[in-house]
Amino acid sequence: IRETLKETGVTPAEVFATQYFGEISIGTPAQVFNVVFDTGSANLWVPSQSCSPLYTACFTHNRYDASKSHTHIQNGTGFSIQYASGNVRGFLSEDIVVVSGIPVVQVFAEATVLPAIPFIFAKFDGVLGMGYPEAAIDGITPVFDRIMSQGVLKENSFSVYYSRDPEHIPGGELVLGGTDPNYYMGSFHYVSTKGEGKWEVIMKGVSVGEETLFCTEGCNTMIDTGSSYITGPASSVSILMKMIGAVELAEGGYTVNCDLVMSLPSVTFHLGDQEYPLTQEDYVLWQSQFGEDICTVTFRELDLPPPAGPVWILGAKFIARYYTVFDRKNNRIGFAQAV
Ligand SMILES: COCCCC[C@@](O)(c1ccccc1-c1ccccc1)[C@@H]1CCCN(C(=O)[C@H]2C[C@@H](N)[C@@H](O)C2)C1
Repeated sequence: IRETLKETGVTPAEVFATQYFGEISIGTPAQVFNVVFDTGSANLWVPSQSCSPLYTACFTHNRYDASKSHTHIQNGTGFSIQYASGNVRGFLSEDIVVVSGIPVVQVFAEATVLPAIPFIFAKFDGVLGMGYPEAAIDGITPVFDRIMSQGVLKENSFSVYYSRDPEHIPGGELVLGGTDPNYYMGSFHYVSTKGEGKWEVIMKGVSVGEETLFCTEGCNTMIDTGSSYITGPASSVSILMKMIGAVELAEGGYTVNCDLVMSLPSVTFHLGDQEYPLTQEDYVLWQSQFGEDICTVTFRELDLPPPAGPVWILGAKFIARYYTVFDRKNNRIGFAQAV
């Protein structure tokens, strides 16, 4: 069951980075929304009709109108979800949610407080968490769990393809219940999740060129479809950036001299029994702005406080190179070469 993902433009800071999202509908008659399918969270929320239009981010996005859906079930419990960028608040409602043609009766949040930063930059309306039930706020059963319990999927897994070349190839594809051989080559190699109800694994090392410099003792790593970039502890990423000659920009983020890009080393992530290199083509964003070339490096420093951190986050840039299957049946994540 396929969901074609769309994707939008790229500029330096993460909020302008590549955003991947797909369409769902809620209610009868169907109200359509674009959502990020996010393995880093486990709740569904969309902007609410009762969000004050004074919230620009609500005003500029599709809003769910309970009064217009005759399958809406009232709930009203308060809801708040915390992201790295701030939190989204609202209240719970229940209605029919359709993902890739599969209808489920789903408890979700109607957002009534949506911070302008970053959501005025969102090309999507809301977020559909693809995380484990253990990570769900208010113990709400996540959408994918409701779909699995219908017994309609061949496999209890989902796969993500993110296009590396958005200008020429569609943004991506989410497959519920299997993989799409059109988008990967070769075989899958698997890494077990840490078994704490997160799409998180133990990475065995991070190398720059031939040298394994970081995470030599093993480190927590999240495979996150809802992040654009690759983030790591500031102590490691700052050294990594110095090694490739990247300089930090004012608004956050790193750039390199475009003339040097071709000589940059690969950065390799050691997961399970495989090494996953990203070449400079994978991790440098080459753009021309106002006639001059800007080469942005898609690594970011992110220090999350314990227990969540220290953590590396492999986001869209990694998934675009390595087609990823999230296997709930075997609690493992599989990677294959993306087309
Ligand atoms: C690949 O597509 C990425 C989608 C964009 C994500 C994002 O770039 C974004 C950009 C513009 C407007 C809103 C949001 C955004 C903000 C919050 C939730 C979902 C999307 C996020 C910016 C802040 C850091 N970041 C996360 O913490 C993300 C990490 C992830 N796991 C989420 O839980 C929050 C990514």
